[in-house]
Amino acid sequence: MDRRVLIAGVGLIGGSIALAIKKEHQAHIVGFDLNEENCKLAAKMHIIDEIASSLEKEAVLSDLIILACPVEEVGHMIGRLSELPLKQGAIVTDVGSTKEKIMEKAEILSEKGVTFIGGHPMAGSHKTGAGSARGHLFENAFYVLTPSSQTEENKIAELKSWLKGTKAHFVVMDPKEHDQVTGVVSHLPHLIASSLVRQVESHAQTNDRVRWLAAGGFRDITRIASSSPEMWRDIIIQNKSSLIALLDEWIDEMDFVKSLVKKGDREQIYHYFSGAKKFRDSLPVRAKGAIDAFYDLFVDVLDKPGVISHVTTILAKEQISLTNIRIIEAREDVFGVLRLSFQTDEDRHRAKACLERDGFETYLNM
Ligand SMILES: NC(=O)C1=CN([C@@H]2O[C@H](COP(=O)(O)OP(=O)(O)OC[C@H]3O[C@@H](n4cnc5c(N)ncnc54)[C@H](O)[C@@H]3O)[C@@H](O)[C@H]2O)C=CC1
Ligand SMILES: O=C(O)C(=O)Cc1ccc(O)cc1
Repeated sequence: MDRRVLIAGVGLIGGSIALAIKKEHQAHIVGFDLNEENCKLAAKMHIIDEIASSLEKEAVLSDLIILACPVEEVGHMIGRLSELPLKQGAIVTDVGSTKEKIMEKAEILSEKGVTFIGGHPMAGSHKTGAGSARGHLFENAFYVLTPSSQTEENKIAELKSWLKGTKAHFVVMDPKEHDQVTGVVSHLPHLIASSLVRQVESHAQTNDRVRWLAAGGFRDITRIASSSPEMWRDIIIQNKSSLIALLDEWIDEMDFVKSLVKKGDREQIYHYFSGAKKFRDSLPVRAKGAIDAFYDLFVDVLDKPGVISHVTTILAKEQISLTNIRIIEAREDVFGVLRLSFQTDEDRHRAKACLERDGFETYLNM
């Protein structure tokens, strides 16, 4: 008989994990979601094999339980699971963006002899729901695991084997350290992006041109502000202590930037930007992950009519599908002005080869 996997919260992440598991295992995947329409869509798309009638009824039959809803809900679900006679040897894991509070809550499971291993795949997007799920979403991305001190090594290996189809790189981390690091690279940037959008919105109320001109760089650095408000509310609540300290640092940094602007010292302003550029340019370029969720190719094109259709015709002839195409205005920022996105790295490399045969200059990285 197939082993049973329960996915609680069949959204972008839960759905993507279900698809990745299907690549490597013949398991029976059952979905549970408060949003009935979303669950039906997941079943229709064959992301899940069955819709659970209740969390409790399915949980007691499952070999693997993946909690993939917003992080406050993960805590509540752990409480519900702790009341149940779960299957001997079952593994419970989650995909939440915070880990410390979830691991504290999960002690209630460890006390009952149930294996809980915290998890956080460090890739995703601002999209939500089963309709956006992709089996390759986590390819090459880091996938943090936070086992408790009692977790047996063979259980960690078993979970990694379940998740093999994600093709992610697993890293074991301490939950507190996880929250501090994700606080600075993910949660604080989210607050900054949203606050920037709100500042622009308030200017747009008195001047229509603000809305028209909010393009290019502004859209790039604020993309994440279009993510699920519910998910981010929960993350901010759970990582409060790291974020308070980081916001204090941010306010000090902004005071410093303000003093730089006030002084108007050319050398100091240049030094500030060149220091930021140097560090950003030194960051490892991963093929994929939270920073770059799609396979992009940058193409240098001349600003003349018909150039986009020329590029897309070349790709169509080779039967390479695009997932997105965008003109980037800031030429200084990237080695090209047309950004093409593909679903796989193979498509991206095929596109690069055929465009170069046609005389285009292409670049893989920003
Ligand atoms: N969106 C992203 O890029 C990433 C998100 N995460 C984490 O993954 C988790 C899920 O996020 P997404 O899949 O992006 O969100 P999503 O909104 O696409 O999916 C969440 C699903 O959970 C369901 N849900 C909410 N409360 C529930 C409950 N009590 N019982 C059953 N279902 C419930 C919702 O109806 C929804 O379908 C969150 O904890 C988030 O922090 C982790 C990595 C990346
Ligand atoms: O959209 C993006 O670029 C992201 O950064 C997605 C993301 C959101 C939350 C996470 O915990 C991890 C990744």
